[in-house]
Amino acid sequence: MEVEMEVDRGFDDRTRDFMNWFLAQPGAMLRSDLISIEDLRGRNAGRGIIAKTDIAADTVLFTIPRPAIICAATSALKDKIPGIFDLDGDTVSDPEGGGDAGPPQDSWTLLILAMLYEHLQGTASRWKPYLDVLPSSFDTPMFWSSAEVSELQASALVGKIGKEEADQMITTKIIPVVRAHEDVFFPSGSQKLNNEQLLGLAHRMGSAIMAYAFDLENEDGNDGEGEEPEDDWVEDKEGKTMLGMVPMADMLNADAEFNAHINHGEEALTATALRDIKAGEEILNYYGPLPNSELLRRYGYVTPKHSRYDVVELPWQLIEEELKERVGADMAPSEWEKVKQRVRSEDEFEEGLVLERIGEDPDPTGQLLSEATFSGLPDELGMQFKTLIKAAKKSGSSKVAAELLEDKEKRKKIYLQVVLAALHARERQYQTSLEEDKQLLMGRLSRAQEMAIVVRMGEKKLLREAQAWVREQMDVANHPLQEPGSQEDGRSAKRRKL
Ligand SMILES: C[S@@+](CC[C@H](N)C(=O)[O-])C[C@H]1O[C@@H](n2cnc3c(N)ncnc32)[C@H](O)[C@@H]1O
Repeated sequence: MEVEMEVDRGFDDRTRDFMNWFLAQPGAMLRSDLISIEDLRGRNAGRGIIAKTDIAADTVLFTIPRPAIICAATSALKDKIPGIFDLDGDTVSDPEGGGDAGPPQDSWTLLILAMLYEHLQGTASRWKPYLDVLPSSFDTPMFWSSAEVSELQASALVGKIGKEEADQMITTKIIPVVRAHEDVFFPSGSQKLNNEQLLGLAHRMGSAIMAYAFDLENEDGNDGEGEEPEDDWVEDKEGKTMLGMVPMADMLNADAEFNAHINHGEEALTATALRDIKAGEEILNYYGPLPNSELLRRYGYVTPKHSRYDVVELPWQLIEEELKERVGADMAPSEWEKVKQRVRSEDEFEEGLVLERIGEDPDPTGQLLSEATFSGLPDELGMQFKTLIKAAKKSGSSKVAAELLEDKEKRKKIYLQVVLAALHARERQYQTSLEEDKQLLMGRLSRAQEMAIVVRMGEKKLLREAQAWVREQMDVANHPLQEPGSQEDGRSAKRRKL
């Protein structure tokens, strides 16, 4: 992330200015005897916080007084154009500052506006030294070239990047407010930005919020979940939660195993060590059980530990194609079409079935004690399969379907065959094989290429694990006396819902 090391000579100066600024905030505390902000650009991690000495569990590492947070409640923008900050009204975002015109604002757009405002105030902003340590460029796919995006191959991430939606949100909700209040946003004597410049700046602020902001109403529930905003940044969070930029808390990097937690107190937020931390170790926060694809989309990085949460979508269409041969072979095309539509018209119908592993959550000290394993197909897949067989039988022209409905064992075998074939077809949607990707990863790559390969490899690995699991189930189905596999291992009820 951020600018190249050679041209960024002010990096350490900015870290120092930020630290001095932070310590000058009334009520702020930082154990500089225990921790320091370090330059981790050598491992593509920007700034991070490192233990200078051994730290005991439960030690409070730093405290951020709430007034130091940038949010709708603290930004001076609220007093200058109060109309747009009234989220209780139904139509609150009159760009002129009153009345009821314009699309409503939400916590994302309000924070983007507040950040834009603070940024444009330059040295007059009371957060200037903090704003100076936020990145000006991002590694998220939103900023990738189309060639880089194509490296994601068949990953569902390609459809979730959301560049156009973000452009649309900025154009309809951000720029009109700035234009209606140019005297507020642009200090006298400063150059007014044109719409293209504003669009770029709003993208930058939105991406900083996506990767840095905390959900301030997610009071400490000791649930180990990250405090980071969970939604796509163009999505309305119903205006109910307050997002905020929390200086210092957001200097913590994060991983699927972590050793610190941010507690949300009434007056201040505190960072606490979850366990003993050794000198030299990085202090890490937690963003939640995110697959690498999602970590990349929101934060612009991937880690080996997050791959346990990788997911892959199996399009229902691939199952339909396999079923056509096995169940719909003797049906007229129009009849088969009706059968397919019957399944698709179900309320609960899912176009993409999410495959994932099952594993324990991190323990209360932030550690993962066991591997996550693939141990079952989504229930919805089995249900949709059965609905289709029933519909095919009802059409009266599929002998196979009628037979399958009578014979549970045979139905299960066909189900497994169909799923296995669909899993292979899904794997073929990626242009390179897992083995080729392993080779590619050893060559010279850009950061975007490397991260894209990690994402697509993670999905291919999961597909292979799912294939192996299905094969095991086929063996069991073909040799009924054999011990059943891990299908009903008691953990399926814990399967994460995405
Ligand atoms: C809340 S900030 C953490 C501080 C950040 N490193 C900085 O320099 O400002 C989140 C961003 O840090 C980076 N990051 C966080 N955890 C990371 C990790 N484990 N490895 C690499 N980069 C990480 C990502 O760029 C992410 O968008």
